[in-house]
Amino acid sequence: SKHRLPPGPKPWPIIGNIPHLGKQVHVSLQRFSQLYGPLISLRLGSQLVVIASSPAAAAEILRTHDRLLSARYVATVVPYDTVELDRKAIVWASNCNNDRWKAFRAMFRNQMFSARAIESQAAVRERKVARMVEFLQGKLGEPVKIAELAFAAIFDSLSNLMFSRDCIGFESSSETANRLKSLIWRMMELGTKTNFADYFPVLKKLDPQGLRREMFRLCNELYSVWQPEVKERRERGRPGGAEDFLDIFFENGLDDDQIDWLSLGFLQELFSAGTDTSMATIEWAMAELIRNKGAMDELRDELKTKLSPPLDGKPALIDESVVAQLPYLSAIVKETLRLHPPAPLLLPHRAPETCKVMNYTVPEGTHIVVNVWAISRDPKVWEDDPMSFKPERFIGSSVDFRGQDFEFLPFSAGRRMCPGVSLATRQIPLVLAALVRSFDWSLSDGEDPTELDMSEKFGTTLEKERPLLLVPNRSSL
Ligand code: HEM
Repeated sequence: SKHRLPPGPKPWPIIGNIPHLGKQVHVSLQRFSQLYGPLISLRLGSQLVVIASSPAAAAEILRTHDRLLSARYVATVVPYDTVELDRKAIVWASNCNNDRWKAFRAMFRNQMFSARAIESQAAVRERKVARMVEFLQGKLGEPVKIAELAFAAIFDSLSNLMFSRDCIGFESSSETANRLKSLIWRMMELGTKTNFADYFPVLKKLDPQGLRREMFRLCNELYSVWQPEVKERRERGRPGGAEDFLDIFFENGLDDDQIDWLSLGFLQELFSAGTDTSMATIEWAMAELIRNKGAMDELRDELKTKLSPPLDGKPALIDESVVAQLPYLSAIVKETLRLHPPAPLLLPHRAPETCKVMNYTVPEGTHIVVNVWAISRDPKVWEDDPMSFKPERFIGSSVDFRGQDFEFLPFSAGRRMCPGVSLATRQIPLVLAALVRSFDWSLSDGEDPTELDMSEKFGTTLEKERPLLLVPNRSSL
């Protein structure tokens, strides 16, 4: 009893609890936590997984034992070994208690995502969003896939911060743009597929589903797109304009391998970590606004009062610093992140040695997960109608996503907390403000908004199962 594991459903021989997971893994894990408690364990094949599903259990992992448990569990689909990842990667660095990792995080904190840097990058994002509005003006009355639109806006804002140019564009007409887009989409898809090699280490080398091999091929293809960019900038210097992330990488002495090491360097990691998470938040927020007319009307009122009116029939440029001060919009973003956290189980952590958590034993090598999706819908934590979209709950509340409030952890907490939080929480409201201020939105086929299908597609990122199609109409504001 001194070495007891956290409780959980009885595993089957060999396959363990794999059949218990189902398709909606976050929901199954929530059900088990309701049956067995806030800290449970499952055996998936031969891999032990411990899941925290309450604010107290999350605080034990991300605060009390943060130093130890902030090691990363590296999914088998990542086609590189941990020694190389520890030298070069950030998201997939398996260990973060070393000077190299700390120096990278300091570079993020002090240079790329500092308050001053975020402020000075605002013009880049404002231009991108203005371009999005221009694109939509040519689509009045036509259905638009919100996720694709948000993907292009976010991806190109990031690519401008990284190396001062667009990569995709809203029209997606060039061959390279299309290739890049389909590569990234496919990588995102592969990253979220169930991989049996994760559960049975003997299969790791064999890669029976071919996921790791395909990821390696995609990484190489991506490398062939970005590597010339990095090489040219290294040789010729910046063409002009403001300092971008590539300059910061060069200044900090990163070599080409670290920046774009077979496309698992910083460029790819930042694009992957920053794009689909923000895209999913924008899609869920628009879906909630369409379904909840009261919230949409309140937001429209706020935007109408605080943002400049159109000039000669053209939407005025939206000022990010004004958007950042809008309380109702900020509450909408928080409420969306509460109900639809883009990373429902965060990214996987790992116990590098055996330890005790809440009086249970967590053996070395355990894969550790925090079910933030379950925590942020728990009626014991969110007493006021937790399943409903009510941005008002955040008005006048001090609960924030900065890693201090363990009932609300969309960006995690502790050492591994998302370093892009300040960027994401500037970018997402800006896109939403531009969409709602510039157009009236409706569903495409006379669908009843209150009946909108809100089913989720589980993966590393929690997306809407049925893509949201909305029609932009001339703004009546
Ligand atoms: C709504 C938007 C976003 C959400 C919800 C989000 C959430 C997260 C979460 C949950 C993690 C894992 C934390 C953990 O392991 O405990 C993470 C890690 C990370 N995020 Fe974000 N993120 C977002 C946007 C961004 C953006 C815009 C960037 C930068 C461009 C970014 C860069 C990263 C990086 C580099 C990591 C890895 C940190 C590490 O392992 O040390 N994220 N993010």
